[in-house]
Amino acid sequence: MSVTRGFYIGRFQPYHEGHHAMVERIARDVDELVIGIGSADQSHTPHDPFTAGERMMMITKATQAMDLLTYVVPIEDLNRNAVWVSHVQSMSPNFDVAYSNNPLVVRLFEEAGIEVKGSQMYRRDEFQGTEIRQRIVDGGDWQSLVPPQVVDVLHECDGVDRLRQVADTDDPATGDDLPGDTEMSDGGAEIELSEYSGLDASE
Ligand SMILES: Nc1ncnc2c1ncn2[C@@H]1O[C@H](COP(=O)(O)OP(=O)(O)OP(=O)(O)O)[C@@H](O)[C@H]1O
Ligand SMILES: NC(=O)c1ccc[n+]([C@@H]2O[C@H](COP(=O)(O)O)[C@@H](O)[C@H]2O)c1
Repeated sequence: MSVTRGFYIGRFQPYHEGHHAMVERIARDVDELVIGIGSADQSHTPHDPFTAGERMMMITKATQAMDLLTYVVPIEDLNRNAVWVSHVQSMSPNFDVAYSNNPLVVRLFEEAGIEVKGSQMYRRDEFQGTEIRQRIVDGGDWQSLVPPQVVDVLHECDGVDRLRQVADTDDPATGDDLPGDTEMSDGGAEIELSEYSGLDASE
C-alpha cells in the first residue's frame, strides 16, 4: 500500500493554533506528515526566541494525540535560495506534496517541480507568531492562542522570561540599541513575496 507523505515548513516561533489548524487540514489529505522547523539555527532573538529543540517539543507534544504519523525535522537556513529545496530534501524523509502559505517557499518548491498546496489563513489577526510574541512581552493573553502543550514547553524552558529579556536589548549604560534590537519587519498581516527574503528580515 502506498503512503502519501506531506511536508509543512515554518519557523513556529511559537507553534500556534493557526499552524495546528493547518496541520489538522493537511491530515485529511495525507497519511504521514513531515514538519520542517525552519531557521533551526536561530534562537534567543526577539524574532526567533526558541531553539529548534524547544520547537520540536512544542510540535511533537501538540500533535501527539492526532491520528497522523509526524516526523519533526530541523532545517537550518541557507543563504542560497536557489539550492534551498535540495537542502530541505537532504534533511527530510521523501515527500509527495509540500504545504505552505509563504510565497517564496511556494515558488522555490514549484520551480523544483514539487506540488505545493496552501490553506486558508485561520484567524490571522490573532493566530500569528508576531502577535503572540508581542503579547508575551507585554504580558497579554497569549496562552489562548497556542495549544496547551506549547504553554507547558514555554514554562519548562523559561521561555517567557527569555523572550522578555531578548526583546529588551537596549544597552542599560547608554540607552543605545544593541545588535539584535531590531523591529520585527513582516508584521504577518498580508503575505507578499517581497516580504519574504527567506531569511530573518532583521539580519
Ligand atoms: N493563522 C494561520 N493560518 C494558516 N496558516 C498560517 C497561519 N499562521 C501562519 N501560517 C502559515 O504557517 C507557515 C509557517 O508560519 P510561521 O511559522 O512563519 O508563522 P507566523 O504566524 O506567520 O509567524 P511570524 O508572525 O513569526 O512570521 C506559513 O506558511 C504561514 O503562512
Ligand atoms: N535560503 C533559505 O535558507 C530559505 C529559503 C526559503 C525559506 N527558508 C526558511 O523556511 C522557513 C519558512 O517558514 P515561514 O513560512 O514560517 O517563513 C523559514 O525558516 C525560512 O527562513 C529558508
